[in-house]
Amino acid sequence: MAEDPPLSKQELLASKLAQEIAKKGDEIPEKYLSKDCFPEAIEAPDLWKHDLLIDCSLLTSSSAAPELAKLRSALSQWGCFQVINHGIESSFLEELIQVSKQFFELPLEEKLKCSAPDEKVQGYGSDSVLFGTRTPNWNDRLFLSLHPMEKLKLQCWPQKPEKFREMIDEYSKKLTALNKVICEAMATSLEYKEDCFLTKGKQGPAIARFNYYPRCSCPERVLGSKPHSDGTTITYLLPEKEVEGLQILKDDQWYKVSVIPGALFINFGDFGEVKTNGVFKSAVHRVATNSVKDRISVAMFFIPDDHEEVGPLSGLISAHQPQVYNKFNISDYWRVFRESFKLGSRPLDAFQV
Ligand SMILES: O=C(O)CCC(=O)C(=O)O
Ligand SMILES: [Fe+2]
Repeated sequence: MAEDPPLSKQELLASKLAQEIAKKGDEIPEKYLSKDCFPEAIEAPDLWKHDLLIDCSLLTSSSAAPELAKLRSALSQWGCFQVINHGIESSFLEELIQVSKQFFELPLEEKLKCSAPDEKVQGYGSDSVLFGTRTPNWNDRLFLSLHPMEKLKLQCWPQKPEKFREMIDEYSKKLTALNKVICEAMATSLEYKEDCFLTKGKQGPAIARFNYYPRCSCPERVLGSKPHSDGTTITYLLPEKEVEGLQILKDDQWYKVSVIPGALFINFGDFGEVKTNGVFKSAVHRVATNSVKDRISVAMFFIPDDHEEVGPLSGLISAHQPQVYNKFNISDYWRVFRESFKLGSRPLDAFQV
């Protein structure tokens, strides 16, 4: 009997795309199903209205102290918050979500143009191709390096929708400016040098990740994204207004993140936790699926330079707060990160003193 010809790289990728699998019908392939149902998350609307809501306009005002104290408390206890009055117009954010949605609605052949065969990390695809996870996330993504210029892989940038490139360029500029304000406020709240979260006071590498989570007929056993912390200093997340899904973990309890129209969700990442010697937490989060609506989000990751050595800031080590993490190179971190992703473990555990 004649054997089937081997799949090309593009066909292999297409076979692992959640959106393509979802198109075939409601049944979720066995390998996406976890053995057990996930621990439930609770609603916490008051949390997002008060303790974890930061008004950016107050952070730089002459009476910033109470808002800075709130920021410090949010990051020390939860590792995340939502920010309002950040200066980016809601209409712009909504358009960015629409343009991202239009990208994922394009025919498969058009999207596959953004998955350069020699480039596994950047571009359109699925993390399961890169990491070979056993229970893949119910998620497709477009991953694009935005800064520095030498990391840009223009062959992975969508030509369609037409506005995509212009929008992402604009968003990157706006978030870079916001990131400076937030990073300086975080440093001030710790009574530390203003530029300690920036790379030598300059803009460090920035990466955008467009997430697409198809609706899923078995949300109790399928996650859009398994629990993880981000390999970033700080992450800015723009969720779709109508569809919730993001959840955060604190003291073994999962909490739903309420979507606040016009706000951005900000979480601290692993490099941030190390730099603050554990004073600020890298938030563990996951994304739930739902059986009603597809979901889009746009994440922007700010990370240290490739050649940077990351370790606790000396002023944050004391008799009261002994050193929690060893110094490490970014490349060592990514090696551990890849392994941890497969195992569902926390990369930072490998760097504890
Ligand atoms: O889609 C979300 O709400 C979260 C995405 C996320 O955690 C990530 O891209 O790292
Ligand atoms: Fe994340």
